[in-house]
Amino acid sequence: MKKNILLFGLAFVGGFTYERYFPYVKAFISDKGQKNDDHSFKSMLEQGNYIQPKVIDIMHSSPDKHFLHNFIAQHNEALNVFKIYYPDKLEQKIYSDNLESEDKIHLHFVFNAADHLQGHSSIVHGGLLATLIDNAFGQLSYLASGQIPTATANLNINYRKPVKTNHDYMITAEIDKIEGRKVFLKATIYDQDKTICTEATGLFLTVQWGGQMWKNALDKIKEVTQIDDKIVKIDQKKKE
Ligand SMILES: CCCCCCCC(=O)SCCNC(=O)CCNC(=O)[C@H](O)C(C)(C)COP(=O)(O)OP(=O)(O)OC[C@H]1O[C@@H](n2cnc3c(N)ncnc32)[C@H](O)[C@@H]1OP(=O)(O)O
Repeated sequence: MKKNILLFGLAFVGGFTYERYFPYVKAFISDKGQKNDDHSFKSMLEQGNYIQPKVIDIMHSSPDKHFLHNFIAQHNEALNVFKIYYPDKLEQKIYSDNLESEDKIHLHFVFNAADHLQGHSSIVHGGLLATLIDNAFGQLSYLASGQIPTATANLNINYRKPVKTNHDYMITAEIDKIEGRKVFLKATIYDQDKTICTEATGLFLTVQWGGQMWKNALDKIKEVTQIDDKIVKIDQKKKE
């Protein structure tokens, strides 16, 4: 009888641990979020002090569902390249509760959309571009406001030139200014020749939504492993 209770207890604890931690471990060791490593902007980005924050990939492939990553980025036939580059100092904000605002905080998303994401033939659907920009703004405002979740209050997009499928593009998103709860952002999508294809501005407001969920996700990730060791640092000097 005692043995059965012990076994039941072990099964319960095991199941709880598996349920709580395993998806994060799985996401952590998975390469799905990082996709193809080669793209046209790589050498340009290697000049700067950028890192690819695995932590964001983990959060997005985590069981705390996120539609862009669960239905698009993780889909084998959707994005040929999908990589996020943060300035080194911005990553530090993930680990601190530093709430100070910082001008011109930015990030780069490099993407290459497969034909499955076309609207017109060989042209990337504008809704996808809006989604990518919205998400870049969401991540940036979340980090810039000291891990306080934000929501899109306003998003304006000018589609200047068609974005083609199976070509590399880069979204550069930056914080324009922060005024209290309001985070003003702007973004540009460039092609390989640095031609501007899309421009956007956005207003994000800090909200009380899911803050604990995001904090829990970060805490769990920190518990399962030492993130810093795993972050891929782009260090030009090492290669020289
Ligand atoms: C890392 C993960 C990335 C994920 C990114 C995903 C982003 C999203 O998809 S979020 C989902 C889509 N967005 C939404 O559903 C938001 C819906 N809107 C709302 O819930 C509310 O309007 C909300 C929360 C934005 C603002 O409401 P509330 O908190 O009551 O603020 P409110 O008092 O109305 O406004 C605060 C200030 O912002 C201003 N403001 C609010 N909305 C706007 C707007 N659209 N344009 C300009 N100013 C605005 C107000 O004028 C006010 O300014 P001030 O303080 O100077 O008087």
